[in-house]
Amino acid sequence: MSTDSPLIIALDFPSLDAALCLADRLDPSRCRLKVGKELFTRSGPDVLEALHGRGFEVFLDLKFHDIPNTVAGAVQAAAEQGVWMVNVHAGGGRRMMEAARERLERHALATQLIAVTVLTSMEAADLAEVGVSVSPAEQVERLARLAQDSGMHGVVCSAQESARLRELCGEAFLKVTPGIRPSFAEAGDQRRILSPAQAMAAGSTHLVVGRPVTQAEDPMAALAAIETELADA
Ligand SMILES: O=C(O)c1cc(=O)[nH]c(=O)n1[C@@H]1O[C@H](COP(=O)(O)O)[C@@H](O)[C@H]1O
Repeated sequence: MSTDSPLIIALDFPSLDAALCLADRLDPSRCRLKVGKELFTRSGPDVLEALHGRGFEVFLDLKFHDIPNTVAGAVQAAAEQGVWMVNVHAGGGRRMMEAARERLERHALATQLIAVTVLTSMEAADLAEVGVSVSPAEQVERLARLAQDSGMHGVVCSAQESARLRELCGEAFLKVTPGIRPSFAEAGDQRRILSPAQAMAAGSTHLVVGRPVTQAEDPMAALAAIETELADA
C-alpha cells in the first residue's frame, strides 16, 4: 500500500516479535516503517517480508558505507527485496554513490536511494573531533550537493537544515529528517531537533519518528497526536 503521509516510524526493536507487535498497532495508510541496524541484524530479511505482507512501505536504514562495488551490491540486494527506500552515507563519496545509483538503474529498480549527511546526534564539537572543522550546517550543505550531483534522490539531514537544502537542491530532492520531537516528547540523545510542524514548514519531505511513537503507551494515539500537530500548523 502506498501512502501520502510524510511520517516514517522507526521500528528500533531488538526482536522481530516486538517489531511486529508495534506494526500491528499501526496503519499502513497513515505511515511508512523504517527498519534499522539492530532489528535487521537480528531478524534478517524476514522482517521485510512480514512488513510488506502487512501492507507497509519500508525504508531499510542500514546506512551503507564501503567501497563502491560493495555498496552497489548491498543496495541492489535491498532493492530486490522490494524496499521503498534505502540509504548510504554521503561520506562514502561520489564514486560510491554513483555506483549505487547506476546499479539500481541497470536493473530497473525503483527504490528511492538517499544519502545520510551529518547524523542528527552530532554537533560541531563531534565533527571537530573527527577532523571536520566546519559547522554541521556547512557540512550538510556540502554533502547534500555532492549527493545530488551523484544521482541520489535525496538526503537524510536534520530538519534544521531542510530550508537551506530546499533553496540549494530544490523541492523535489527528498529531505528525510529524523530528530523530530512532537510537543509531548523528550529530546533524548538527539541534538539537532525540530517539531513535526516546524520540520514540514522548513521543507522536510519525510519525518522519521522513533521513540515518541514506539515508546508511547498507545502508539496509534501518539501517531494521531502528531497528525493533529501537523494539521493544526
Ligand atoms: O538515517 C536515519 O534514519 C537517521 C539518521 C540520523 O542522522 N539520525 C537519526 O536519528 N536517524 C535514525 O532515526 C531514528 C530516530 O529515532 P528517535 O530518536 O527515537 O525518534 C533512529 O532510528 C535513527 O537511527
